[in-house]
Amino acid sequence: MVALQLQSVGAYHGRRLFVEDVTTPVMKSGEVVAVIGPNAAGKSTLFKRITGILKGPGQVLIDGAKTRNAISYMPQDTSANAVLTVYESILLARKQGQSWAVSDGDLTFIDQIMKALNIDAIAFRDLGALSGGQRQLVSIAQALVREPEIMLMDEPTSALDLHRQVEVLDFMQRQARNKGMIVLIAIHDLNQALRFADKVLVIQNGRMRACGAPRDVVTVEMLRDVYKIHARIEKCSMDHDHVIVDGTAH
Ligand SMILES: Nc1ncnc2c1ncn2[C@@H]1O[C@H](COP(=O)(O)OP(=O)(O)OP(=O)(O)O)[C@@H](O)[C@H]1O
Repeated sequence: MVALQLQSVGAYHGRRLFVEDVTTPVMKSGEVVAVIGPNAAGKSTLFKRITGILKGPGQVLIDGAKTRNAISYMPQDTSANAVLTVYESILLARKQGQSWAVSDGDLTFIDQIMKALNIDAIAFRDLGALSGGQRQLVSIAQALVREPEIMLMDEPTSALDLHRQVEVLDFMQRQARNKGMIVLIAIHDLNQALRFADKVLVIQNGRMRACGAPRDVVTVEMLRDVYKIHARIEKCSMDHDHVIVDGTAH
């Protein structure tokens, strides 16, 4: 069982603090946490601070991790200029930081992940010859084959069609539950966040505005104050909450 908590966490770009004083509740094994907020609010910056790419004050507390490299980070920019096939790039991601000997277990695991993400048919294509959505799916596979205990995904579904968005988010939710992973997903689609997240963390102007159950956090007031929109939250026939946007608020 792994647990993650941020205590007074900040993050610098150069000398300037772009994220400040983020203190979260404890995030636990099996949870999906949606990180939401407007453009330039600091979501990617926070992820880079959690992974250690950026420095800053405060503490990223990880408890109960079995491995030293417990975190896997999928960046927002998934463009690749390496001359590798899809399969090679995923195998390389799996073996990064480990011995280069490839076992049957490695190959079976990679096959499973590629099938689950529906990218087995493009295994031997060059990375440079993929569509934006295909590249994003490969990037998700690269992060997953490292078998992380904590997965940070920066807008993993932004280039995917609706079917693939639901498929991927549903798969990530099942991975979190079955493997006891904590999955943090930065996402702009609030309806997907409402549907798949156990907790929603809102970043506004580099600070955490709220973190808690989706229903408590994604409110009409929050949408007005943070996103400057007039909206309603209504249930669909499947009993999921949905944000219905009526217009912008100035
Ligand atoms: N490498 C960098 N150097 C300096 N400032 C940066 C750098 N990267 C990001 N920033 C600044 O940090 C702030 C937060 O950016 P960040 O990318 O974390 O936002 P975000 O919430 O992920 O936005 P988006 O939803 O648009 O992806 C912005 O003001 C941005 O201009």
